[in-house]
Amino acid sequence: MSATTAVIRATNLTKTYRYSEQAPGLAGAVRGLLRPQRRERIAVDALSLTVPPGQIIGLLGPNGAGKTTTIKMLCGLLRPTGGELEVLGHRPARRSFDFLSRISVVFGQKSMLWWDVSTYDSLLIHREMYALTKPRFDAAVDELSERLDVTDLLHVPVRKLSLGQRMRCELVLALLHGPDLLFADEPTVGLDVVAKLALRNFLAELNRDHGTTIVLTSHDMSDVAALCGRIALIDHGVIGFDGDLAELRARSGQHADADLDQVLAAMFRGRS
Ligand SMILES: Nc1ncnc2c1ncn2[C@@H]1O[C@H](COP(=O)(O)OP(=O)(O)OP(=O)(O)O)[C@@H](O)[C@H]1O
Repeated sequence: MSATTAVIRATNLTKTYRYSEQAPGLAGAVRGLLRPQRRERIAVDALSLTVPPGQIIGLLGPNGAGKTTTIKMLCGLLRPTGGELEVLGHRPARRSFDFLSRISVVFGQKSMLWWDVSTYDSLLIHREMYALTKPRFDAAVDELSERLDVTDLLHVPVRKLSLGQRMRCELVLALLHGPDLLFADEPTVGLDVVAKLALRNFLAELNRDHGTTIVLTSHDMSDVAALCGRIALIDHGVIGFDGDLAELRARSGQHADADLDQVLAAMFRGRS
């Protein structure tokens, strides 16, 4: 695969957070203000990753492994401290209009919809943001709301929706502009098994019918097993494994029927 065809090409991608630490209590707070204790934490450590178009890749790792930091750099929310990064031929941190028009992010734990108004009102705002023509906007709303079964929910204030209903509306909003690359950060968190399956099927169809590349982070191993042909395990800011589920099982030393939870627990056992 040539470098230009990759959707994501990261080489030695690094992020070091600089922060100041403060001792407990009022005295500590005052001392922290006068003489701050500077600290550094390497959250992502020379990570290299190439993702071709149309792939669904699962980014897995224990808490604090560096997944969110990686995703924030990939979508341009954080500027890398070092390394090379190209996403859809762009440097994400520049946040060009073309780049932002071709990516999207959906968070299971954070709503992108306006709480007190209807989903449709949020969609109208996104229509302006992405400069979509009326025919393109109408066609996207029709297709997405039908596929996600939210046609009757679009005009209901978001605060009145159940979590499962809201997540489906979040996806309509996230996909309105037809991105080539979707970052889905824990999209099924808190959903019941029916809602989870519906969302999972939708993501699989989106990938199959539109060729959308999907980067999924999830602690729900059944999502990953069902959707991701490729799994990258991040720990301490580096990729320790990159392959498919069968290879991961073999590497973990677990038996062939072991579920992904058991496999990952074996891989991360003993980490500090
Ligand atoms: N703004 C920040 N300042 C300092 N350190 C940070 C900051 N954000 C994250 N970190 C640290 O960077 C490391 C990686 O954090 P990150 O949130 O990327 O992990 P994660 O894999 O997404 O974890 P989780 O699964 O718990 O969401 C952690 O040690 C975290 O404490």
